[in-house]
Amino acid sequence: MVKLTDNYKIEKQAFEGSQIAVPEYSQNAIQLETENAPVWVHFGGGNLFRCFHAQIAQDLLNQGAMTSGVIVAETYDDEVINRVYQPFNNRILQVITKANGEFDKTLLASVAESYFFNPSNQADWDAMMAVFAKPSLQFATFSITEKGYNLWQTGGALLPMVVTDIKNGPVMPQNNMAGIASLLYHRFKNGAQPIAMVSTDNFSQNGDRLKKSILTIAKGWQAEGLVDTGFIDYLSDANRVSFPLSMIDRITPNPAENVAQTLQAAGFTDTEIVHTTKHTNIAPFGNTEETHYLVIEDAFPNGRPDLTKAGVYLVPRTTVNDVDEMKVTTCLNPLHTALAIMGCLLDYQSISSEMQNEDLVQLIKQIGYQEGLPVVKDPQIINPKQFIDEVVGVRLPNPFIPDTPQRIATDTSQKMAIRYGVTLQHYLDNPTLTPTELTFIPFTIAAWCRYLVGVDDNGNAFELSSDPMLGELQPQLVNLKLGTLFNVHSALKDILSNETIFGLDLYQIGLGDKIEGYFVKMMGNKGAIAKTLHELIEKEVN
Ligand SMILES: NC(=O)c1ccc[n+]([C@@H]2O[C@H](COP(=O)([O-])OP(=O)(O)OC[C@H]3O[C@@H](n4cnc5c(N)ncnc54)[C@H](O)[C@@H]3O)[C@@H](O)[C@H]2O)c1
Ligand SMILES: O=P(O)(O)OC[C@@H](O)[C@@H](O)[C@H](O)[C@H](O)CO
Repeated sequence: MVKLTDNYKIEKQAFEGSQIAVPEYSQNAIQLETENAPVWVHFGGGNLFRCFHAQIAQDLLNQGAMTSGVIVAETYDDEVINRVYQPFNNRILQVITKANGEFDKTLLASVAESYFFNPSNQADWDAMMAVFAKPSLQFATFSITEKGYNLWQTGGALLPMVVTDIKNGPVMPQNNMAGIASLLYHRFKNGAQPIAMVSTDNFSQNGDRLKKSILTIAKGWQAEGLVDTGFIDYLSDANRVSFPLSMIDRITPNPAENVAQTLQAAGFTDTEIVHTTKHTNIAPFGNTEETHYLVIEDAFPNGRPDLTKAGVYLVPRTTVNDVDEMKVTTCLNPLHTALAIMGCLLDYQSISSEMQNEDLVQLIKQIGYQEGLPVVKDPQIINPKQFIDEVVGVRLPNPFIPDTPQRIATDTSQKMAIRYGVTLQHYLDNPTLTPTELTFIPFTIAAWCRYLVGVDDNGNAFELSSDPMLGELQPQLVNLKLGTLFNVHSALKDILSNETIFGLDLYQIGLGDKIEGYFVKMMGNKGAIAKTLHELIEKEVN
């Protein structure tokens, strides 16, 4: 039997016996080097980081293209650090679940240190400040979910916590973005060395969003007389602090029980899956798919390791923007979100089993090929049609990717504008097109409203995935009863006109009535959702 903390240099054969590849470097050596000369910090040590960024770092360390490891900083969930990083010497077992059923297993030891960077933890706070004062630090990456960047309430006012943080200044603010701004202020005060701040979350112009949030806090501090203008100049100068755009793609489900069992059978013991009180599902191992893309704008003012040696594309800003819009707004995530919503409503427990349902396959093909592709720009480095072909034909149907509609349905309110709003805007901007000619995107928006009712297509109540806006959105819908008359406009008007959710007012662009109509049909008796979709496909496609 092997466990994560075993000495992989001495016990190499035992790891080989469990078919686990091990690092070619010494973790002790990289930990020492990281202490002296940190290069890479990652914020948000969740499953994507554990399966993707940590492997990139390992590839670079194995090749000698980098000599110090990654420092992981959690701003949000202390249990992630206390339960899956620290007890396992920051190591990870990466499991790639291939379409042929084989599992590729690799011990990753590329994380040198992990901290809970939060004002409730003075020691880790100070440690991160010391890291940000080091001239050697070249870049920080982020995978903190879409909501991790948000500073605003619906309606546009700053969140109360952010208002307080702005009044109180850079000393241990509560909000996550204010904490990052505070680290940058510390770097500014300690020599103002350059740095790249790289968001790798799933939304278009992710670097711009990070920059906007950081600058909003910093300018608030400046207005209060708490920081000087030099700090704003530092943050605004891309030669000193850059906020590159990125596109990241690797389907990385929450750790799955069946993968844990397979690992145990292969002689690996650290398989307990942790469900934290803050809803992170995480384990000493992570499961991910084989396909992966990471494309980053090549803007690193303090230098960088040769990330291309680990397969990262480093390209100009416009190319990243195009490739990201291609993936996040057209060719993958809108399809995923549609399957998430429909899967919860039709009581599916896996994405691959949804891909056995012809109507659901048709739904995502229509959203991708027919409604999205005509308005997406070809990014040149990845062909959009081939990308969708691979998503629909190979990736989503892979039964060994243990992905669930319930995971993907998390935080849907935060994703609507990105997944569908951008395409709707393209239809508005193009004089030869109009949003009212669309069918399956409005259907999916109606299905999301139907999802918020909290009752599935069999008439059974189900638990909605966590979402910061549920409290605001559900009250208008939870009292509706299937198969009864109700005033659809008063039920949906606040949601469909909410520009914070969709990026535009769906009534103003002529889609409100259509969405209300689909919603009414789906509020019929048992089976109405599947029937509405089937009839639409019969009418529009077949
Ligand atoms: N998992 C994937 O398939 C995948 C693929 C591409 C991109 N992404 C991007 O990565 C993000 C994270 O995915 P994951 O699989 O690591 O999720 P995860 O649930 O495993 O981890 C989420 C991470 O974000 C942190 N977090 C959650 N809410 C936060 C908040 N309000 N403020 C700060 N930090 C917060 C958590 O503590 C944790 O570190 C996604 O939201 C998406 O933007 C994920
Ligand atoms: O990660 P999210 O929450 O933005 O979206 C859920 C999934 O669509 C997403 O995680 C995909 O698996 C990923 O974007 C694939 O690269």
